Amino acid sequence: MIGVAGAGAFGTALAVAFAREGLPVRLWGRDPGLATRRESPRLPGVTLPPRIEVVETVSDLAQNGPVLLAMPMQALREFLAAEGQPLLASDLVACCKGIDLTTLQGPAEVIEAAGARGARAVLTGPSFAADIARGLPTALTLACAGPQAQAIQVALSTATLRIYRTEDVVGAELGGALKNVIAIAAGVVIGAGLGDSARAALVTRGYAEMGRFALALGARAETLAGLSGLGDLLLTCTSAQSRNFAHGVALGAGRVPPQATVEGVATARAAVRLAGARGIDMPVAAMVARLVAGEIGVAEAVKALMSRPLKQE
Ligand SMILES: NC(=O)C1=CN([C@@H]2O[C@H](COP(=O)(O)OP(=O)(O)OC[C@H]3O[C@@H](n4cnc5c(N)ncnc54)[C@H](OP(=O)(O)O)[C@@H]3O)[C@@H](O)[C@H]2O)C=CC1
Ligand SMILES: O=C(CO)COP(=O)(O)O
Repeated sequence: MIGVAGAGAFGTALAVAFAREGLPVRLWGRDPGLATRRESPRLPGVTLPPRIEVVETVSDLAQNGPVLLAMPMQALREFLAAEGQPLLASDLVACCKGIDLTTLQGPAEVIEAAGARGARAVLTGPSFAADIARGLPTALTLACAGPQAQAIQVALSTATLRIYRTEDVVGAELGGALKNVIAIAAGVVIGAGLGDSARAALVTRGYAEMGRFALALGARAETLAGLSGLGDLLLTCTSAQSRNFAHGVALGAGRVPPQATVEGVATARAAVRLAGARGIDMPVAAMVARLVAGEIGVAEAVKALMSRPLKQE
């Protein structure tokens, strides 16, 4: 049995993918109408197949199998504190991408701090919920340092979800978190009409600072070059489907961004704090943090990035 907590776009899409494979799935969301409506407003047009059992209480998810935590990063700590007690003996797999703004912890550390006794894993990598729900081929990374890693990898793999495994939890988490920050910046470039050349430069320099930051925090370089880093960066910086990219496009064009879960906003602030404390240079993230806070405008951000002291690549 696979349990999914959080019936937003990603949790719903994953539940649908598991059910399509014939796997027993239980889905819990805080939306009381889900059991009868059988459609998440966060993933419109996708009807839950009968095999997905929508459960009323979180404790119903704690069966013999992993439980996926599919809520926004800034909600994970609060969810575990308020509802997580029955899940603490299960293998927990965070599906969120970000850094907790209060504790500056990644998802696995947040799960550990909540008192989890099973695996503390992270599922990340380039994957839009809508693509997963449609059954399009997707490759993801399961990051887990515990002995349960391979069993979880096998349990979550389907004909359309190909799951790779790594023990580098910090690297996988930071790649997934930071790519959203760079995607906002890439969106700003496109929204402001600065062109594809500028976007390529921004994404490349963004990738350099992702690596600098992640390696300083203990990640492996090859993880940043994998699905959870470069793979997700490519997807998110080039697709209009991305909410982070769309947020940036709106900012760049001088429009009010659409209401959505945009993880890069909080992650930029958290990354700047962590980097500042360690003396790590993160010019793109710093600029995104100031832009989304409304402290500077696009023209000023571009000028600041372009006029930095010349250096070796
Ligand atoms: N969508 C995608 O394509 C992908 C998303 N992700 C990641 O998955 C995570 C979730 O994103 P996504 O599903 O898209 O977001 P959505 O905005 O679609 O849904 C978020 C869900 O989390 C629920 N939620 C919010 N706060 C809490 C809480 N405190 N307790 C319980 N549930 C809560 C929301 O409930 P309610 O509706 O009641 O507000 C909603 O169902 C993010 O970190 C994102 O980066 C990863 C890969 C792909
Ligand atoms: O993480 C994602 C794709 O891998 C989803 O990106 P957005 O949150 O920007 O929509």
